[in-house]
Amino acid sequence: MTTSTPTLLPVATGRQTRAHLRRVLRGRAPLLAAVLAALVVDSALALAAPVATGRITQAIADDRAPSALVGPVLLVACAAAAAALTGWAAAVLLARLVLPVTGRLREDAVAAALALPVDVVEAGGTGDLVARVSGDADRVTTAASGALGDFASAALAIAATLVGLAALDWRFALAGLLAVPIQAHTLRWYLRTSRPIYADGRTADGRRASALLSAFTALPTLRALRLGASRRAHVEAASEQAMTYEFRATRAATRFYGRLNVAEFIGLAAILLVAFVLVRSGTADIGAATTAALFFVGLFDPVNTMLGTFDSVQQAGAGLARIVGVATLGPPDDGSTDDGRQDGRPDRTATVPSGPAGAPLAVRGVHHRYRGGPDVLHGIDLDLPAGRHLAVVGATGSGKSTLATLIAGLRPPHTGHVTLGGVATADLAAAAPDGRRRIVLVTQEHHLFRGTLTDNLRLARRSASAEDIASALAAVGAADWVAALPDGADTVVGTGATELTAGQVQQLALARVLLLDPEVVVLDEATAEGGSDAARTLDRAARTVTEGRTAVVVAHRLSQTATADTVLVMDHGRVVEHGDGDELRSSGGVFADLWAAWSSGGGTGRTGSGTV
Ligand SMILES: Nc1ncnc2c1ncn2[C@@H]1O[C@H](COP(=O)(O)OP(=O)(O)OP(=O)(O)O)[C@@H](O)[C@H]1O
Repeated sequence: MTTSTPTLLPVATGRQTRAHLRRVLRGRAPLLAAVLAALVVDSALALAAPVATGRITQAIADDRAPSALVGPVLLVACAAAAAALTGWAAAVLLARLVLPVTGRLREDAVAAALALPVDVVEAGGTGDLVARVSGDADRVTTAASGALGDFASAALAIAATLVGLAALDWRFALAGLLAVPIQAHTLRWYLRTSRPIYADGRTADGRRASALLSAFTALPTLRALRLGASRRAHVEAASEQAMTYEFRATRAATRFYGRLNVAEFIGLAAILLVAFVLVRSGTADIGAATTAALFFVGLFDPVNTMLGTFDSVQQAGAGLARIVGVATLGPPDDGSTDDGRQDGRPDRTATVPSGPAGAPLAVRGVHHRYRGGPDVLHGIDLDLPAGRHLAVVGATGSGKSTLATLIAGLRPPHTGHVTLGGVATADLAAAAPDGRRRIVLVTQEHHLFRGTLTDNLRLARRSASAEDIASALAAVGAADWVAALPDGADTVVGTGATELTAGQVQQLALARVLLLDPEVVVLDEATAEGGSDAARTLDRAARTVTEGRTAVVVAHRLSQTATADTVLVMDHGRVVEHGDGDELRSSGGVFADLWAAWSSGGGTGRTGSGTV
């Protein structure tokens, strides 16, 4: 078991993040303009109360009749009613802008994550990926629907207030602006200090999630080998590191707000001083001075909101860069769609190098090793013409499954090439969704998603009709047991619903292959014991699925080699025999021995265990 720290997935640069955002916002400019217009009007209306208060103060100072209060009171009432309306409109429009955009961001992140090559996910750690498509995506969604709106309306309120101060007397605006250098300096200091803290903090969160997830998934092994304590220390170290960043972020925020209070004090003192001088000299009246002071006090909230929401906006920015970082691992996005529309959606098929159909498979000088480990494949070469079937045989750990995943393009070989018609199979596999259909791998791990049996099959082809599904089920020998289920193919299967046997799930995996209709099938499935009815059914199903296609079958049961055109025998990551199955059977070599032992045992057992 390896305990090395995973190399985290990349984080997008500022330019990549902005480009991604622009793509997501494409076509939404009118809505964005409407949101801004509603926020501007809302901010301007907020100035009505200080203006009215100033007028009331002046009326009292002038000892005017109570009727002089009617105008200011009406102004406040009307402004309040209008502000309620524009505030509501801004919130509704903002939600209509933000929710689809954040939904798209999350969708893109999940789609990109699902299309990532296996080795990239393994190297980055699943926890980091989960943290990005859940924690980071949540952070972006929350900030976009809350903090971003608050930030924009606070910025506009500040601008409107400065205009209002200048309209009263330019000297008021000048006095108010005295606070700005301190605020700007404070903000610059805060951004410089907190940005790396947040970015490193999110990375530390990713490491903590990875550490937790790998500990949970390896729980039985940890218990069996009594490695719980050392693993717990690893998780604790990752948690402590994440906590350190949280402490540092809180310390920076406290100092930030302290400095802002100093700026407020200086600005307000300057306004009161100017008011005193202007009223004394008769340049301004007491009402204007009151309004100016109230304008400035009214700035405290928006300034704090704006600067304070930098927290969330920054965190969302860091999260967004991490989400877009996942997308940058996919093929380039040219903004077109499967059906040629230009709606900004990634079209992964457009960039798929497809190569000719009916193409030969070639493995050249392939060496492979898993992260930091020794070579597990040592210089594999093989050619498989289109439509031919190859069976791969060998003891447990000889490298059969590794070779199968390389051929299927789930990961690129460490050195050497695996190509279909001259195109690297890893490139075909990374290019979802249509690019994948040229090669399909059925592995030893089958997933049954909770849902109807039909839904489980439609994962392979969304457009599959009921007839397509029925014929795929019949072809893999599953028609009878499916018909016997309470609701036939509409029965809900999976955890907590109708459970299926491993063999049945395997049949469904083979039925999916038929629906995908790939050019090349790689089968590496090994659930049923040789000689059992289930094994015979699966062998038949596998033959149907591979018929008319190029096929590589990892033969966990020697019966699976019977119909292969060629057989490849592996030992410790090397090819020890390769040739026509019948010739190898009579050659007196390794495969001949395996076959003889298997035949004399009545055709039961598995090849991988060496107990044929
Ligand atoms: N994800 C992985 N990370 C690290 N090492 C791996 C990984 N998968 C396989 N290996 C190692 O690579 C070597 C070849 O394993 P592989 O699974 O390809 O053999 P196999 O012949 O398919 O075995 P089996 O018949 O048991 O499936 C083994 O030493 C195995 O421990």
